[in-house]
This record gives sequence, C-alpha cells and structure tokens, in this order.
Amino acid sequence: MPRIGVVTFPGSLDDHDALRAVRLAGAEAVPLWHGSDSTEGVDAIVLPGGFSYGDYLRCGAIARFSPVMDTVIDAARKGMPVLGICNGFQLLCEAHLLEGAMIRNANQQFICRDERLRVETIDTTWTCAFAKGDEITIVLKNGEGNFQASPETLRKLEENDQVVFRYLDNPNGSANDIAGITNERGNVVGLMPHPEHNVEDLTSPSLDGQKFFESVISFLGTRV
Ligand SMILES: NC(=O)CC[C@H](N)C(=O)O
Repeated sequence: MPRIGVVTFPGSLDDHDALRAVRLAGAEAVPLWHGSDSTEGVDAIVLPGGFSYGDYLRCGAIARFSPVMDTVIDAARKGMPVLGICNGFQLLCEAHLLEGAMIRNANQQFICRDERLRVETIDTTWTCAFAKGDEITIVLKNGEGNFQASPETLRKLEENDQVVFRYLDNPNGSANDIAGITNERGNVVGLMPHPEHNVEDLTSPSLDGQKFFESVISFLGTRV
C-alpha cells in the first residue's frame, strides 16, 4: 500500500481532511511534523491548506523555512510527487518548487465558494486519472489566491503545458485564470482550491477531489 505523508505546520487547518482523503482513496496516511527533518520514507507528500504561522509576512513565507522543507525540497527535486493545496501551493511558490506568487484576491475579500475548474493537463502525478478538458467542482477558500507571474514565466508555463487547472469563472484576478500549476517534471502540483474537501457525499456537492488521490496512487502503482 503506498504511504502518503501530510505535513502539519503551526497554523495548518486542513491536514486532518487531507489525511482522511488519503485514507479514503486507499493509501496509508502518514502524519508528518514540520519540525522534523524526516519524511518517514513516504512515497508522496501533501502540503495542506491553512494559515501557517498566522500568514505573517506572506502566506507560507515562514513555513518555507521549517526543518521538514529541506527534505521535501530534496525529495521533490528527485521526482517524489508533492501536492500543495492552497497554503501548500503558496508554500511551494515560496520554496521555489513552483513558479509565480500569490497576492491578495482582487476584491480584497476572503473568498469561500465552490469553483468550477477545467483540467488542462493530465501529464502530472496528481491528475493522471482525469481526462484532459474535464470540468470539475472544487471548493475554494482563501484570502491570497490571486496567482501572478512575470510575462516570461506565464508564457513558459503555457508553452510547456504546466497550467494544470483554470477557473471557468475567475474569482480572484489570477493571471490567465490559473488555479493550479505544475513543475516541468509534473511531480509537483499546486492549486488554490481544496480537493481534500471534495471526497465525501456527506460534506460536498461533488466528489471530484477523489481523483487527485486516485491519480497519485495509480502513478505510484505503475512505478517499480
Ligand atoms: N485555505 C487556505 O489554505 C488559506 C490560505 C491562506 N491562509 C489564505 O488565506 O490565502
């Protein structure tokens, strides 16, 4: 059974939902602590949503220096699947595992609502169970979800097929309607909406989040 770690930082909020989503998808969920420099031999890592270090400086700017991040960065560079959800996506940008940065939502408000997204590429470890062009519903909830990057970086992301999700109805001013991106290798994915909240009928209008976790489990199963 694949082992998927979820890191808890001071101020993480959605680590328990991420652990539950991993378990429901059929993998072993391994809690990881930000202060440890070990990732306990896991096969993949989720950086969850929340308010690490109270969002001081910029969201994710302090958590990026947690001891565990050196190990996460090293593993990601060697190809380990890493998923950053919301605060986790902000953290991946701060750690330079993904390009671009998040600023305040264009309306200066915290936005919490279901979002329609289009899956733009399935060539990643976290989206291979989708079909290209799938339209899915995933909940969004953040204050700094407005993705921005230089014109050169945006061009590169588009040309290399590194835009993974786009908003159908851009809620926050993100450049090119970008809701999520990947690195060149396709093993590191970050997105602002929260797939771990869309895995159960009881609490969600869609189960579209399940496929993120099924994707990585199927990817890990094909790897020797
Ligand atoms: N849901 C989250 O992960 C929130 C991320 C961050 N604290 C923000 O408000 O933008």
